[in-house]
Amino acid sequence: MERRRGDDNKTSAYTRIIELLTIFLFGQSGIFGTFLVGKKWSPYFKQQLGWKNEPMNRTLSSLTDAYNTQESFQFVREINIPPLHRRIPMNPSWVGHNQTAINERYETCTSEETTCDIAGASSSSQNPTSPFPPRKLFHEMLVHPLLLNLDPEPESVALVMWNYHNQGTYGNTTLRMEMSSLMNEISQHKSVTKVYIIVEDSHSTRSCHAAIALNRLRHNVSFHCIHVVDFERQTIIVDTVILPNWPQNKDEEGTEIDFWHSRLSPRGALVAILGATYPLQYIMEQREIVNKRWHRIEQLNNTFARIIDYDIPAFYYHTSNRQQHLSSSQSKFTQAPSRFPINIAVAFKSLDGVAHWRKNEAHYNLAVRSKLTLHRVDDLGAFDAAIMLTIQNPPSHSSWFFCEGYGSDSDCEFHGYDPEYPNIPLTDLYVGKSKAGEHAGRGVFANVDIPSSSNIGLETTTQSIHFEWMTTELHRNMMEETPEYAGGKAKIVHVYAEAYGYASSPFGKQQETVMSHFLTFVNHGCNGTSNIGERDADPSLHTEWSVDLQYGIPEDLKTKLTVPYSPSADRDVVQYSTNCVAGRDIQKGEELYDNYMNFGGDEYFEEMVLSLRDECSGSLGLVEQYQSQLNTGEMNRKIKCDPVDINADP
Ligand SMILES: C[S@@+](CC[C@H](N)C(=O)[O-])C[C@H]1O[C@@H](n2cnc3c(N)ncnc32)[C@H](O)[C@@H]1O
Repeated sequence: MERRRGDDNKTSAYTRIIELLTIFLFGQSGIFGTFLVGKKWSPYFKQQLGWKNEPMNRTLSSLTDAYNTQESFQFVREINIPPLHRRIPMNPSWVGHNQTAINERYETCTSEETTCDIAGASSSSQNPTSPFPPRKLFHEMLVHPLLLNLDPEPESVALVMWNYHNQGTYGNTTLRMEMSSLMNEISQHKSVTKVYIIVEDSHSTRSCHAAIALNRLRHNVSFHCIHVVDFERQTIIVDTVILPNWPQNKDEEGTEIDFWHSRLSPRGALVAILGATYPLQYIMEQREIVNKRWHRIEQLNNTFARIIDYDIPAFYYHTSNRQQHLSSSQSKFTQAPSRFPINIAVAFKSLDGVAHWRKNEAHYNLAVRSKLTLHRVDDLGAFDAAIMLTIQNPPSHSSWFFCEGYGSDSDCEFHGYDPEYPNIPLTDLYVGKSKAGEHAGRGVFANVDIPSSSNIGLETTTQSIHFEWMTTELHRNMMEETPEYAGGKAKIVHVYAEAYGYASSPFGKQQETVMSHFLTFVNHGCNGTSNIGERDADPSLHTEWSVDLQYGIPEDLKTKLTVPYSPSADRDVVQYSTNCVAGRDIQKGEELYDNYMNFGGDEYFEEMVLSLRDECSGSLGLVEQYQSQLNTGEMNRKIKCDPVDINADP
């Protein structure tokens, strides 16, 4: 039974008057209140003062009861799943308000055979009055991330329901409910005007028509139930393909994925379920499962420009008999498909969609408000901007399985650190006047001997400042179009990002990353003389003088990711941009020089090379130019921007 606040604090009217008087006299101080009225009355005080301990405990316990045992949380932690489940209780109709239903559900879950999966696939989750949120949660997380990120916004969607019967778990009612729920989510997108629901038999066609009739869908979206053969024959092109099941029975060779790729518009994308994910120990044990998942990714790899994967937590109701199952790792594994998170792949035909995937939280909030038709408060039960941020980077298990089995060394450079390489902390370096040239300003020097291949300032790589492409672009536009903005502090940000930052375009559009500490004062080594940089890089291969600009950027200096699927690089992109390593032995007292050749990114490669030629010929570099302007101009009165005495001894 639900406990109400104050139920067990039946204080008399008299004591309450005293308490209220005390609050009035001593303000909102809990310490004073507790001290004055004594232990007996403190719970009432806490409530008066907003220390809502009891309701808080209640929420937590019902959450744990309904969704997860301590043990499931443990699994979630092991595979680094974003804490989506914590947000679910926002919708009260989903959460343990209905204790009777939960208890009934518990009873049905005690037989050995019942999997008690509530992620949308088992028979027990077909009950529409179920207090659990699986289907909606799952479909929101399948539909919205992709549809919100396509550029241009998608008008047409193919919802592929033809392989449902292959899975053997779906009756017609379930199929109809699945379709309805997916249609509802899709129809929330204002840009979508046409949805093809692709089916393969007359039963499914009937379910499809019923789903359309029974749903109160947006009137300006046209839904078509279409047999797969007709879809093929009519050569229909769509902006988005949604595959709520991997087409496993029909397609072990990738022909079906090729087919969907060919039916996408040039900047379209596909979303597909790859399967359940497993904690790392199972990945090691169950190699064939990993291989199967990799085979699916490979099919996407062959045709798509970029693939990103993310997990949706699967919800699982704890039963005592499951506890027994968990006694051996094999039985854990056999239950895994319904209990562990579902891994989803989004495959983009062009890189543009990927750049949008990495929008910031405010952009997503704006997108949710402007691109979706939300009528009721629970139209979106789980998905929101903050959730989107948690799935922007692939989960660590993806990075692990990729790097341990399939990725190349360069794709996996930051997948764990090799303890063989020592780290030279910032405390072993100092800032002084650069020896690079008269106008080179500050530089960074070694205060110890640094062995070749050492990491430099590894402890600081977490502190880089990252400007996603939208921020970079917005800032640049404002600098160009708004003189007042360009003349103010924005200039400092501009210099900071552009003169001290590393530009790169791994996701198709330019982003900037800046070191937030004094390694940012490392100068460029002219003529291929740099002694720090990326691991195993040869700085003399391309110098500012040797590179022939008429042939564009040399392949190995490009900052675009070269493989379509690279979960490790996706996860480590910030570090990837700022990490540095000693390219040779460096003596105590030597200045550190980096290789700036690709610091302008793909977009500003030529400008960067030309400015390096100038600086290496003795001209004032960008920072020096800005600094001299600041020193003489109005800005100098407001902003002091020379933090170190460059002539001082270390
Ligand atoms: C990232 S900052 C390096 C720190 C800079 N020296 C300072 O004092 O702030 C890059 C700027 O340093 C200067 N610079 C870097 N390498 C140089 C070089 N080899 N010769 C001359 N100037 C250089 C240029 O002004 C360039 O814009």
